[in-house]
Amino acid sequence: MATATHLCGIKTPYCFLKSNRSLCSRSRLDFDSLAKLCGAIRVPAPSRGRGLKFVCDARKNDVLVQAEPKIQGVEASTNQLSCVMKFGGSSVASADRMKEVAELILSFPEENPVIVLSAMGKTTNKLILAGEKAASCVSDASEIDELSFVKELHYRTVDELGLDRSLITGRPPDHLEKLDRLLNGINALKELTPRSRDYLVSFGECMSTRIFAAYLNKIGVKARQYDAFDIGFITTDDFTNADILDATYPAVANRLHGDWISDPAIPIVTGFLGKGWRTCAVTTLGRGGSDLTATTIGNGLGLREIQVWKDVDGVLTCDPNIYPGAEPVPYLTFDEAAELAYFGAQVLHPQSMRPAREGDIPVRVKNSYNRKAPGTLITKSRDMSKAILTSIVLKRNVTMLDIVSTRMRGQFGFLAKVFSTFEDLGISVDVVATSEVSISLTLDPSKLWSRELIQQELDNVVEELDKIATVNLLQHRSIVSLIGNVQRSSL
Ligand SMILES: Nc1ncnc2c1ncn2[C@@H]1O[C@H](COP(=O)(O)OP(=O)(O)O)[C@@H](O)[C@H]1O
Ligand SMILES: N[C@@H](CC(=O)OP(=O)(O)O)C(=O)O
Repeated sequence: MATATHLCGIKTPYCFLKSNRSLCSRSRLDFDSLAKLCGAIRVPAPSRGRGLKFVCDARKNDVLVQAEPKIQGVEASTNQLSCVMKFGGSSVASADRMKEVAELILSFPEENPVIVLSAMGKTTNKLILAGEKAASCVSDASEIDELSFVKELHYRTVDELGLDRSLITGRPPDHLEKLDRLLNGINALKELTPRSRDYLVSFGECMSTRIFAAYLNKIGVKARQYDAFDIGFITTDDFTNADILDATYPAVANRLHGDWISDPAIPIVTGFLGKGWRTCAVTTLGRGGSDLTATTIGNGLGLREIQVWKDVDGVLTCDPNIYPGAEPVPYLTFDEAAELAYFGAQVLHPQSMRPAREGDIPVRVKNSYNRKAPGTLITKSRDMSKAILTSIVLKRNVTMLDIVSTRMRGQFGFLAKVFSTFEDLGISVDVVATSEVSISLTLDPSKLWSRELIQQELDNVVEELDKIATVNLLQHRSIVSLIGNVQRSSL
C-alpha cells in the first residue's frame, strides 16, 4: 500500500479515470503509469479546496483516490456531507427520543450529516432472546413475549410519530411479518445458527432507520434510508462478529456521495450490519457495532468529524454501573480509546477506532440526553504531560491459560513455540505475562465465544501445549485494566 500525491480542483464525482484522460491531464496525474498499475480508478468528488489522496494497491489491481479527510474551516462546503452522527439504541429508544434526536440534528444547520442508527432501545437483546426461545422450547414462535415486545414497541413508535404502519408491516418489505416467519422457521428447525441470528437481529436496525427517515420526511426534512448491506458494507463471513473489508470504503463513499450529489437527502444508515463477501448473507459487526459503521463511513467519505451520541457524558473514568461517581474524560487519543474499548469499556466498539485513526478523523463522544456536556474528543494525539491514569476498565468472562515449561531453565524458543500454537489454531491472544519458564495469557472472548466448537478449540490448544508444557485452563475470569500514559508508568 502506498500513499502518493495530492490534487485539487477535480469536479467530477465518482468517475473512472480509465475513460477520462482529460481529467488526468488537467490534474498532473500520469494516467498511463497509473493505468498500467490498475484497471480502474474511482474518484470521489472533493469538497471545494480539498485535496485527494491516492492509495495504490497493486495486489488488488486498484488505485483508490480518496478525498483528503480534513476539511479546514470555511473550506467545508455547505453542500457536502460533512460529518457522521451515530445514535445508539439508548438515544432512539422511543418516539419521544426520536423526536429529540431529529431536533438535535436540526440544531446543527451548518452540518450535512450522515446519520447512523442502532436498533431502538433493547431491541437487539430482545430479538436474540426470541431466537433462543424459538430454537428451544416454544410451540408457537409468534407467541414469544420478546417478539410481542418488539412488535408493540415499533407499532407504538410509528403511531406516536404519526407515521403509516405500512412502513414496517403489511406491505413489502414487511419486516414484522418476515420476523414472525423467521422465528417460526427457527422454531421448526430447533436451531439458531450464527447466520440466522444475524439475519434475525438485523430487523432492529432495518426498522429503526425506516421509521426515523420517514419521520424526518414527515417534518419536512428530506431523508433517505439505507440498509448498510445494500450500499457496500462488505465483511468477512464471521457471523455475529464480522470484520469490514477494505472494499467497503470506496463502495459506501461512492453510493452515499453519488446520491447526495444527484438528489440531496440526509442519509439514514443502519448501523451494525454488513454483507458477507462469500455468502452474501447479512452479517453483524459484533455487539455495539454501529460505532464501527459510523467510523467506517467517516473514513470512506473523508468527513470532518465523527460524532457518537450516547446516554452518558462521554467516555467516563470507569463503568458508571460499577461506580456511579465516574467522571467524563475530556480528551483521549485513538490508541487510548482503542485500548479502553478492547479491554471492556462498553461505551465504544473495540474495532471502531481503527477507521478513524487511519483517516485521522476526530471522534466526539456526546450525550444525546445532555447536549451541553462537552463530551470526549478522541484525536491522534493530545497533551500527555499531565496524564497518568485515564480510566479503569473491567473485562468479564475471560479464559486464562497458565503455561509452565516442562523443560529446564535456559531452554530457548519456548515463547515462540507457545505463540505459534495459537497462530496455527487461529486463536487470538489478549494479555500476556511471562517469566523465563512460564506464561500466563488470556484469550480474546469476543472472537472466541462468537464461534461454535469453542470447547473443542480450547481442548485443541491444551492438547498442543501439553506437548511442551504443563497447562492450567482457568475460565470465567476477569481482567481489570488501568488505561494510562505508558511513558509515565515506570521510572
Ligand atoms: N468507561 C465508560 N464510559 C462511559 N460509559 C460506559 C463506560 N463503561 C461502560 N459504559 C456504559 O456504556 C453505555 C453506553 O454504551 P452503549 O450502551 O453502547 O450506548 P448506545 O447504545 O447509546 O450506543 C453507558 O450507558 C454506560 O453504562
Ligand atoms: N443494536 C446493536 C448495535 C449497536 O451498536 O447498538 P448500540 O449502539 O445501542 O450499542 C447492538 O445492540 O449491539
